[in-house]
Amino acid sequence: MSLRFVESSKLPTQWGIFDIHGFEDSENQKEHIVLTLGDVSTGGPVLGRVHSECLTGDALFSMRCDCGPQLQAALQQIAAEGRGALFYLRQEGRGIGLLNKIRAYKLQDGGADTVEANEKLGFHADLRDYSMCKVMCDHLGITQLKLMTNNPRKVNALTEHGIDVVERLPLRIGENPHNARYLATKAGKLGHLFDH
Ligand SMILES: Nc1nc2c(ncn2[C@@H]2O[C@H](COP(=O)(O)OP(=O)(O)OP(=O)(O)O)[C@@H](O)[C@H]2O)c(=O)[nH]1
Ligand SMILES: [Zn+2]
Repeated sequence: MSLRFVESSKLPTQWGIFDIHGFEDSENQKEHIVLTLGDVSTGGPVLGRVHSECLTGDALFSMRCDCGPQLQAALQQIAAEGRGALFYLRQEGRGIGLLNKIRAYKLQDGGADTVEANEKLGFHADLRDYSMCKVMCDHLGITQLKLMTNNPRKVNALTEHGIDVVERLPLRIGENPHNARYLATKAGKLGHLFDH
């Protein structure tokens, strides 16, 4: 694995003072981070969120998806528990990048669903890779995760990379009229479970 730890510092947020840990992938120059709160290296399973970058949802308040509310809810829940880790992976647009995601949005404006749009552009529906999480967990001393996600394929991928996901906690938040079709496609074609 070409990921290496670079540096850690404090990161005060509205939910508490987290530690931010920066990692760099020397193969593709991607910079990934983990926010941690409390002692994650001892004391049993860590409440975790593995979040893929969504500039439009995480930073620009887009209602086309549920990413922004999920990010905020995850940080809030980690703060409420007093201990946890948020992995922020720089794989925008399920791995196709920001500009291709805008191309995919344009196709969705014309009637395609999120999977069809990716395929029309010549991409697989989901190109994400979670292998870097193992290096990050090992560096931080995290051995077990209670993972906040609706995506069982993410749990399987992390497990295949040697991360012990002991529990999946649903993270159902941020539904609105603009993302109803998108969420339905995630459930129907990408295997997301929108249970409580
Ligand atoms: N290609 C593409 N990517 C999208 C689209 N909408 C959101 N994304 C990206 O999808 C990623 C988030 O994936 P989601 O499927 O929403 O959720 P997940 O991470 O699989 O599952 P959860 O853990 O339940 O949130 C981010 O990288 C977003 O940028 C879209 O229409 N097309
Ligand atoms: Zn999003």
